[in-house]
Amino acid sequence: MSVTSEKEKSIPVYILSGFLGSGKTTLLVQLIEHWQQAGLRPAVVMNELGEVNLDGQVVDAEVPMTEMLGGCICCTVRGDLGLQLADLVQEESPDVIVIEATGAANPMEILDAVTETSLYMRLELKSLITVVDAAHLSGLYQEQKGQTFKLMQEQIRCASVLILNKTDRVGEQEISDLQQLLTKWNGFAPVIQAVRCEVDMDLLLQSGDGVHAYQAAAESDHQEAATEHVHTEACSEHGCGHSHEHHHEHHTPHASHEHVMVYTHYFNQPVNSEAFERFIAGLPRDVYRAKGILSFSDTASRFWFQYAYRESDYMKITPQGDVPNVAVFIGEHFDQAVIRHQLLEMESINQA
Ligand SMILES: Nc1nc2c(ncn2[C@@H]2O[C@H](COP(=O)(O)OP(=O)(O)OP(=O)(O)O)[C@@H](O)[C@H]2O)c(=O)[nH]1
Repeated sequence: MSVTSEKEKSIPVYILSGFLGSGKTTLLVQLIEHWQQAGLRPAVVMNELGEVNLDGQVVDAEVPMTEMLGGCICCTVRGDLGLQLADLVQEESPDVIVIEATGAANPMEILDAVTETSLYMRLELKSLITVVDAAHLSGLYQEQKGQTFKLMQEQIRCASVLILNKTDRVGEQEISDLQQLLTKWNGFAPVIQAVRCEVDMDLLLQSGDGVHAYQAAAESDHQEAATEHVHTEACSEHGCGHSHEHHHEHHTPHASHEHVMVYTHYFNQPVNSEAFERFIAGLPRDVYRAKGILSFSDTASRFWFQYAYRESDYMKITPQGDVPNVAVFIGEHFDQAVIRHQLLEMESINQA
């Protein structure tokens, strides 16, 4: 490869990975501030499973942002990533680029797409940062099964640096157990513990700046992930504990998250805030992420709400641009009709 002499001029690229709701956007906002304070011009590629870019609302409107909506960057919209990067570079000449993947993405595929693009553009993949929700991982680790657990494991294995986030939600012992677990799954990546992704940004950006480290981790991950896919499919198809001779190409990223579904609800009427909070608190466990922008019938302001792994959060917001009242629900095999029905009922009560 002939990039060595050009390396100084290449644009650094960071990939933010981590399961749905782990804290990627929280980190993104701080990274942007950090770069802006250093006089740099960052650009963002934002990928969301839903049809609306809600996370974009919390990012400084001045920051150039490419949105890849309605599909996961690692499969359905993967082919576009190279084009989006090329457009961003040509139109905005940023000093640094961050790609925030959907929480359901397998970062290996994004990594492949970025490296492919860097063959013909001056991009340099600096690191793959995976944000881990400490409480969520702890819960899943105790169960030791499920697609979500596997996906989280893949995201951790691919990382060149790990942020063990939401440590406020677990005890001291759990933190130290999780720290050990992360090191066991990925011995290459430094682990930085954090609450709300508040970390020393210089340290974060320097950590894991080792292409060798993440490549080595990623390669072993790829092999293991492929084995796991074979095994899982064999088990579910044949209902037994044996592995059958199924052959899957490496590029079957969907296998790890095709079970993830999204329901987007556009509100026609404002709803009562307390009724909505009760509804969110009572969401089925299979819905593991929800977010949206709402007008309530009993509040003057609009709200940005979030729900991630049994915790919800409401924040007053004045949206940028013309944003509808909308909520996105992401989960595994949940009944969309039930959610829709409950929301419509809330709307109609309020209309009456
Ligand atoms: N308790 C607690 N909550 C946190 C922490 N970090 C982030 N959150 C909250 O977790 C929720 C999800 O955070 P985001 O940064 O939007 O997560 P994300 O990974 O970007 O989510 P997706 O883009 O949907 O995958 C928000 O309500 C955050 O305020 C933390 O350290 N502790």
